[in-house]
Amino acid sequence: MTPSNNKTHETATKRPAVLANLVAQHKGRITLLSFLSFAGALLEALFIVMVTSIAMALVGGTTTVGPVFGRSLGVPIALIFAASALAVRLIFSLSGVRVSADLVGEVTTNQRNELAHAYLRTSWAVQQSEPAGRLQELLTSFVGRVTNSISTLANSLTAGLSLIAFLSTGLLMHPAATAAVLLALAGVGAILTPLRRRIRKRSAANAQANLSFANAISEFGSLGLEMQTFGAESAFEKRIDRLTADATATQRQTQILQNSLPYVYMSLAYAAVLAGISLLWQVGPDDLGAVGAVMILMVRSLSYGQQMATSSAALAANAPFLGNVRETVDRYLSTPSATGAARPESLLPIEAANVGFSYSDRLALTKVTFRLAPGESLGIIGPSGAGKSTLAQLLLGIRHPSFGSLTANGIPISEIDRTWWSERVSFVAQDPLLFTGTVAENIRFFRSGIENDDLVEAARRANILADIEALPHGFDTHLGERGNQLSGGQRQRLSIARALATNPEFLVLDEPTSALDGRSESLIRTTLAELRGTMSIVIIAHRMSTLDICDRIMVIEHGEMTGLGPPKSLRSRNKFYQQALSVAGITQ
Ligand SMILES: Nc1ncnc2c1ncn2[C@@H]1O[C@H](COP(=O)(O)OP(=O)(O)OP(=O)(O)O)[C@@H](O)[C@H]1O
Repeated sequence: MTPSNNKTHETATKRPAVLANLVAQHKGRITLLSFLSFAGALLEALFIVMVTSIAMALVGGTTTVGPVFGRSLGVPIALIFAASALAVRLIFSLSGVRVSADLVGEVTTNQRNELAHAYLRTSWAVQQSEPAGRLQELLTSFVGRVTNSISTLANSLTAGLSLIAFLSTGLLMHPAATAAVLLALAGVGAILTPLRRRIRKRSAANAQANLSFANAISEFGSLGLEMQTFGAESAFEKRIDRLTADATATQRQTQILQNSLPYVYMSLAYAAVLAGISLLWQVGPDDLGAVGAVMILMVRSLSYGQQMATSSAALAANAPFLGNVRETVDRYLSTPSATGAARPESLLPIEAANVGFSYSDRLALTKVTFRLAPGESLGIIGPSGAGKSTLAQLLLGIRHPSFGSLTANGIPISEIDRTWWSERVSFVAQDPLLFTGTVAENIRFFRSGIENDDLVEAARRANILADIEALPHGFDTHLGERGNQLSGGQRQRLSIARALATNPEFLVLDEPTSALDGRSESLIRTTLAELRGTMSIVIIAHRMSTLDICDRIMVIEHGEMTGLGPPKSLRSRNKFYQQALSVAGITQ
């Protein structure tokens, strides 16, 4: 067996356990539902027996009904019994509907929370490697399948217990006939097992196709601008048509199998009843009344049996989706974003000794050694793919070195309390994302303890205050989805205000100006010049002018640190730096 086969098999065997776990988590409600279903079905069976017996009595011209379960009753009493059974049955059924709805609501909430919380708590390495759109798809349609499974399970439980109640009543009425039907039903269930297995297999392919579709849709959504400017609409249409066709084909195949199962079951079950009647005809019925009641009970049992067949097909189709949600939660939980407990006196100096990092088997950074002093500004330059952003992520503590040591004030960054760390370290990304909300909310970014004065001060330092004051409602202006009312330069300065709002000790900027116009860059340079010396700063930049304020420059090439020193001395000895200055037209 190949490794991937092994994994598939492992996943497939885990799936019933996923449902069993869900049942265990909600056993209170499920037990109540079981009681309501079973008691309700017994009452319905009693009603059928009473009505059949009353009908037999009337046909026989007598006013005595029965004996029913060993007792004879007058017609009026039997009618009252039947009506009471019907009324209580209705109350039980309606209560069951409520319990079932509560159960479904609880499962949806729990599953969504569990998945979303696990994602938020997982490491950056895992979050960053998730395909686009996967989480949304899991949280919406996949959790929908989990919910559907639990409500299907509740229906199936109701049907199963009703079936047991009916068969038990039947056994009391006429053991031989009921036992024959019971055997026939078990046989039909066994015959349908391979069909259920095929449904599960097809549905696994369907789940995969849905995830690929969600991934592609999410990418299309973010590539709108490129699609329009490059006139790639028809190519995108073709791609999306193909993906839609793939997803629809697997869905169609699952649906055909899933919807066929109840009909196949029904035909087989009726065939079994037919065989039972033939047998009765051969043997000759002994008690006509009892056989009549049993026949009605069995026909009703068949409809419960069909309900169970429908449910089992739906459960088989949902199983891969359940498995996917569970595997994803487990995967997220297995690599939580690490936090330590250390809270040093201060964050600085930051020291890297022979730091290296590998993505799986790919070495991205090696032998990086430096010391960042309090208030020092360090610029990092290097060709594309050299490992600069990787170093930034190590410095931010969201990835940890594969080898070497990276410490803050002598303590490995991985051992430092993340909450303490986040209050002192800030970050500005190349293309920062704003979210739908006000300007103030975007600067605060869900952090507590940032007062209105802090917002104004951060905006002033980021050179965005005048732009904010010119907005219709200032800091309370609502930005459109993802802040699309602002220009690229404004978004970048707003994100610098976000980074400065907590007055950090250490600020990392990853190419903050590379996508900006000259005026926006100049405003950010002014900000950086004002920040110089007030905090430790690491700036990764392609634009040499952005690095004006740096005390030292580090050069990284092909994952290795090839130079480190004050700009003047580095200029005399580092080729890459010399070339970069010359390309930027800086000759002095
Ligand atoms: N998540 C990842 N998984 C695997 N490899 C990665 C990942 N991120 C980056 N790499 C690889 O690691 C190397 C360093 O990438 P990094 O982004 O740090 O370079 P960079 O110097 O910041 O590049 P640029 O200037 O283009 O942003 C590259 O070869 C890149 O392909």
